[in-house]
Amino acid sequence: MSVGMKSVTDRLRDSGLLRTQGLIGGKWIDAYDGKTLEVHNPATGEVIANVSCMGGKETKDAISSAFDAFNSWSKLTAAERSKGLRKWYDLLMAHKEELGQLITLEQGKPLKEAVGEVDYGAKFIEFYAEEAKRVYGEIIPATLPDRRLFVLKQPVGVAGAITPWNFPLAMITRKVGPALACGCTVVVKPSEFTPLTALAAAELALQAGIPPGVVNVVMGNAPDIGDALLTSPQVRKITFTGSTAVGKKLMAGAAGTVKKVSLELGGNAPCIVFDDADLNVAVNGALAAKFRNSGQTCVCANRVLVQEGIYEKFADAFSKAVKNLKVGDGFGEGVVQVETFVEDAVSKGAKVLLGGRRHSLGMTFYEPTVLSNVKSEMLVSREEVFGPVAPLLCFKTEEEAIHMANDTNAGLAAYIFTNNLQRTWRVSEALEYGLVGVNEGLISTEVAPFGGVKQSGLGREGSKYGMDEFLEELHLFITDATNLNDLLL
Ligand SMILES: NC(=O)c1ccc[n+]([C@@H]2O[C@H](COP(=O)([O-])OP(=O)(O)OC[C@H]3O[C@@H](n4cnc5c(N)ncnc54)[C@H](O)[C@@H]3O)[C@@H](O)[C@H]2O)c1
Ligand SMILES: O=CCCC(=O)O
Repeated sequence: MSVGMKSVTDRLRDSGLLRTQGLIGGKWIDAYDGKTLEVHNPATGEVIANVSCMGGKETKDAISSAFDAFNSWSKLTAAERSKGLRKWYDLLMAHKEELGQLITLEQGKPLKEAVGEVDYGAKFIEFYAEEAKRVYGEIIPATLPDRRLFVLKQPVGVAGAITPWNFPLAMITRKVGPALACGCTVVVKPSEFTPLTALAAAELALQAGIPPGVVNVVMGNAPDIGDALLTSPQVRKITFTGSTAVGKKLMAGAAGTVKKVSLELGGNAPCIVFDDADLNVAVNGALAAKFRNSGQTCVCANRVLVQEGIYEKFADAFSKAVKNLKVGDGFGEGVVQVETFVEDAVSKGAKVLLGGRRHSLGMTFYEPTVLSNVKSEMLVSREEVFGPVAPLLCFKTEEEAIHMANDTNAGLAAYIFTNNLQRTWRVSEALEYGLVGVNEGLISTEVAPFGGVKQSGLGREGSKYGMDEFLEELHLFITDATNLNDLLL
């Protein structure tokens, strides 16, 4: 174990944030059969911790705890729930550095980006602490004078939240924040690669006074945990972030008990650079959109489509910018690029402008790579690469760019770089995507809706729209009974 890692884990242990057991009904619990699973530092392969490896039985108990807690949590006033969330936010921020270190340790992203994720993740809790107080109903004009029609917003119930490894904190807070704000309780299943951040966040939720059973965490055997969540009639909502393949399975599984489902799935984001774009803005924007989190975000630019007039200039400037990225252990000084894995290989026919190999650091590192002469039919254009590979494709006309951009089953994020205002509207509206960044590569924020169309998912997270995913509308129909009695006499 490296000295740096030892002192980080010691400090985390001292602060009580290095939790290794699951959280059920406010108690830290081992797997019932005593099984554990190893959590590794992806930069070094070292074992950071052994955490409880849970399954269906523990999940059923977590669901029961969440179900019991729902009774009282949902009946609190919005202001009371808001206070709990605000306290949780304050604690997340007070422990920003330790949480950032934990994220770097188990996920591998550079410390600066990891601390940035804590900021980003905590903001969902802050935002929804505020939004809790704004769950308004409606009065519908009645069709008869002695009737009154109301719409009440009610929490959906127990929610199962299943999350991926690439944002170990933010993907959880983006679900748990609105769920708790609405009055729901949750069973969180973090990725087995990154459970420590989830457990630390749950510890802080307890410290914030969020009552036992409101937030539960189980991790271990994903299909068993998933099955228990899907088949339980007490779980009324499944909220998932992860791959499209797993999302489809969960959607099918949720049909058995007809649960409300929201899915944040994979993307295949086009980044379209038009001839009229500002070259520097386009290079910097594409760099940010492509290489954030080593290319491992669902909204990362997956294909860079460049118009023929600017193609050579862009390819040259972009390759130079990518060459300056530094690859290394996330705890390294000034590291801005850490790779954990690459799912796809360089396809035949494309020219390697930069990189194209595993990095000499070994482990999960891959050289930041730029490919030119890439075609739409190549695997690197069709699949979500989820790694630091930027394929450059050339197009002639706006229509061709739109066709190429939409020629995929995915529809999460898209980026366009142009200085033509009319084109901005035209292209944005023609793109089949849930998020469009114009002259901007970083578009995620807690205040705006995040989500995809087509096979990139269902529903929205973040913003006021994120609340709708955890609410049901109750239509309350009231008749003036006095009047009714008169009629019956
Ligand atoms: N749209 C978004 O907001 C968004 C955000 C982050 C990541 N993603 C996507 O997530 C993927 C990368 O994350 P990943 O590799 O962790 O995804 P993944 O689908 O492999 O795993 C996600 C989660 O699902 C769990 N899981 C796997 N099989 C399961 C099953 N049968 N039942 C229940 N749970 C199961 C995993 O243990 C993990 O917790 C990429 O495709 C990325 O685009 C999407
Ligand atoms: O990986 C996808 C989520 C990252 C984000 O919220 O921008």
